[in-house]
Amino acid sequence: MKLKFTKMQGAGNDFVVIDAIHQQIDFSAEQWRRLADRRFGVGADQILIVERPTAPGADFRYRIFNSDGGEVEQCGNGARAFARFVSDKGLSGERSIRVQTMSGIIAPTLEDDGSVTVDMGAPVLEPATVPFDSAGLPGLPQGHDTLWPLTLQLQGAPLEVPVSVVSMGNPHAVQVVEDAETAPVAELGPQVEHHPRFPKRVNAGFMQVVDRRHIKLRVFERGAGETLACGTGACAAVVAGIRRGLLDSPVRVSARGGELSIAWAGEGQAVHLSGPAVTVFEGEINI
Ligand SMILES: N[C@H](CCC[C@H](N)C(=O)O)C(=O)O
Repeated sequence: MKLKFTKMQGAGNDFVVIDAIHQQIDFSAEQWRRLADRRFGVGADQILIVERPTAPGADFRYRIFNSDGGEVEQCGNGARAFARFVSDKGLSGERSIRVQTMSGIIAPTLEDDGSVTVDMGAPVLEPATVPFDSAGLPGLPQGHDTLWPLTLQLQGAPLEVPVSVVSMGNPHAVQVVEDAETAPVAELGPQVEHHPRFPKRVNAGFMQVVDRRHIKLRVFERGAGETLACGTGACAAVVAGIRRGLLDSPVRVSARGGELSIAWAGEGQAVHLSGPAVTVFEGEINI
């Protein structure tokens, strides 16, 4: 079939966005993978689907597929692109919309300066609900957080890595590193993503604390590999950093692909993610 799409990016995290209100789509995981493939398809970290809502109080439904073809609960950079898309396509005349996702309602708002701010809802901090299996593992308290020591391999030798576990609807394991640029993301990322204590796999964050209001962050994403930015990963890293007593809200997050800003007022409160949302090109593909 001929499929219309819009290619978008938010701080370098890139997306194929599809209007499934005016197009019938019912794809297999293999077709999503092909669409996201950077040689055989359009190429993207995630595919974002725009649908009419099924939940009360929502304006749209937002579905997310990683480039490995798997559907996931949340995508923060994608939420900004979603809001820009529905506005630019005339699907909504509102600056603030309520968007139904697999993990609840989020609320993006278009700002006057062209950026988008998203109420991402409150983080989930109970390890079992991330989900993370902490059975038999000695949690290490740090401030209001608990660090969980994962045993990984680095250059053939065992390495114990303490991680914070946080869900933004999707699971995150965040470790603090001295230098994000030189952190062994390619070697440790896949080991964290597939660690047996994360039954749904996990996004692996590598956070360098520059100062109490600024971090550098790299994320090896579940189902996509390292991306140039991860919105929910930025939320999770800042929540972990605040709970560990290392950061004060709001926090500037420098990702490889651009800058995000995260604000969080503490337990039970929503996390607010701000950043860019850019349309790169429009297209059609036979798929
Ligand atoms: N890889 C993530 C989904 C995309 C999240 C990321 N692109 C963001 O901006 O939040 C997961 O499997 O949970």
